Amino acid sequence: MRKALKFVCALLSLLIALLVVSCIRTFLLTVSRSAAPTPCHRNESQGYITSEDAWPRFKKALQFRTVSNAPHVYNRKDLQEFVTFLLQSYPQVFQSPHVRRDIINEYSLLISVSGKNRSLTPYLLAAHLDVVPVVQEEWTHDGFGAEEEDDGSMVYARGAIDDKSNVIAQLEALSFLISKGIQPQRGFFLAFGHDEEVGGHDGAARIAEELWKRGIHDLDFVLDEGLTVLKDLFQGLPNNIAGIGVTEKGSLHLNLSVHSEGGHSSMPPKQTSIGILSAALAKLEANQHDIIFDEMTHNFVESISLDMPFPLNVVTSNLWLFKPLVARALAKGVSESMVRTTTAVTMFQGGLKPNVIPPTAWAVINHRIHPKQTIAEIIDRNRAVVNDKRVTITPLPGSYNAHPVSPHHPKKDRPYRLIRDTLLQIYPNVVTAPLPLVANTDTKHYLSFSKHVFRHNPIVLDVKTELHRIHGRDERLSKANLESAINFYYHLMMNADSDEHPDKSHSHSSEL
Ligand SMILES: N[C@@H](Cc1ccccc1)C(=O)O
Ligand SMILES: CCCCCC(=O)O
Ligand SMILES: [Zn+2]
Ligand SMILES: [Zn+2]
Repeated sequence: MRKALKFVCALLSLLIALLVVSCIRTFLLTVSRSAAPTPCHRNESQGYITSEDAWPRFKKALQFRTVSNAPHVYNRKDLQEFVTFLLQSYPQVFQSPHVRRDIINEYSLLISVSGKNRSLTPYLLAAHLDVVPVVQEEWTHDGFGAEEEDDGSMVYARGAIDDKSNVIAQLEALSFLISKGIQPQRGFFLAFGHDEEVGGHDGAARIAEELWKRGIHDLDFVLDEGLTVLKDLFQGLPNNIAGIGVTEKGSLHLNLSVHSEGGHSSMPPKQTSIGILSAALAKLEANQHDIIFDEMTHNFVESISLDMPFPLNVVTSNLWLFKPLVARALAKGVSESMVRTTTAVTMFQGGLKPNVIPPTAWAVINHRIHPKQTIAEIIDRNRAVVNDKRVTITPLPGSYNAHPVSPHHPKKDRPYRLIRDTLLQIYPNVVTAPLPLVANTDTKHYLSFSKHVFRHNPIVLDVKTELHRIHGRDERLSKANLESAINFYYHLMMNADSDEHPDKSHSHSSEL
């Protein structure tokens, strides 16, 4: 008994010692933290664009039903009308001598803006014209009505976030640039694909082919839709988090099917194909893939740790001691998709009639694969978890592993620094962080042009009230968000000109 007591006391005093060391370490880290340097921009007086003129154009854009249903299956009529609308809405852009526009594969739009300084490698901003379907009975607004809130501050429609806001914002920024008589030093492309939501094979893939054919084999950087500025990702965090997608997870569509004897439902087997398949799916949902806390997650947690309130700041800034605890916390809620391969049963079909034993049943699972895992690993583990020979597991075409990680040192890597600093110009108080995008984008078609590929949507979304609207019901965007997006792209177009040769004489003592 005495021995046990001594052991408990020793353990307790060790725990207390570790906690004291952690608190002291957090305190020292906090006081020694250099004040975040005001981002240095050579174009301070860039001006500001209001969204007054853009707002009606944005609302009109949202009313085109540019729905993609499956690869090569999309609303061609509305895509055609949407592109015609864009060409007619920005005459000063498409009449400019510095702008060339090409319709690619009938419905995609490639806008080439030539720069004054041909020696500068051009960059590419991507967005997409198509949207996912609307389940109207789930919505409280017409999914393509572009109805506004009473005070005109918000518009409801599919595509408001994903991704027509970026199509319009990029065009408005270019239009403003041209209206000021500015021809950029560094040329760039606006690449609007028309089937991103079904893999981009007809749109972005063909834009990439066109660029390659033209002899464009290098891009300074690529920026597409992606992570947004997130409000309240974690309770208690005073500042919003601007995730910059420096890679994106892989995507795997798996078909699970069961074929068994049919027959009269009055003489049923113990389990029909529907029952067998349902049990398999339940096992996969109950046995989620492993939590992976890699160096990117580690860096992310540390980058926000000192902004968190006590005791979260102590816990998150001492991962040497609290990593298992933080990993478990991250594996809940929205952040779960950052730390594991996700499993989403998205389709299920089976059964013919109430009195017929179903000979077949099938389902589709969508896995978004963590950058540290591969398609093969996921399939192997699924098979082990299901452990039922009656269930056939087949990968569907169009699956791919995670992307390479783009260089993302906030000072040394110029393209990352350019995007980060431009974000800080629009959102001065956010915490920027390099992260994997948990979804997928058209960037998969541009990876051979640059190692600097980023995924970010420059709008602020409240995690609790907005994220579920992406591909969900009542998608919406505020006027303030559209305005911020326009100004982000305009500042990016201006800042992209001045970073080619970092001005050595220009330095800040507190620079990172
Ligand atoms: N943006 C879409 C792209 C995609 C289409 C089809 C399959 C997988 C991904 C998504 O992330 O969902
Ligand atoms: C906002 C994130 C979007 C991810 C890519 C897509 O679904 O179009
Ligand atoms: Zn989407
Ligand atoms: Zn999208």
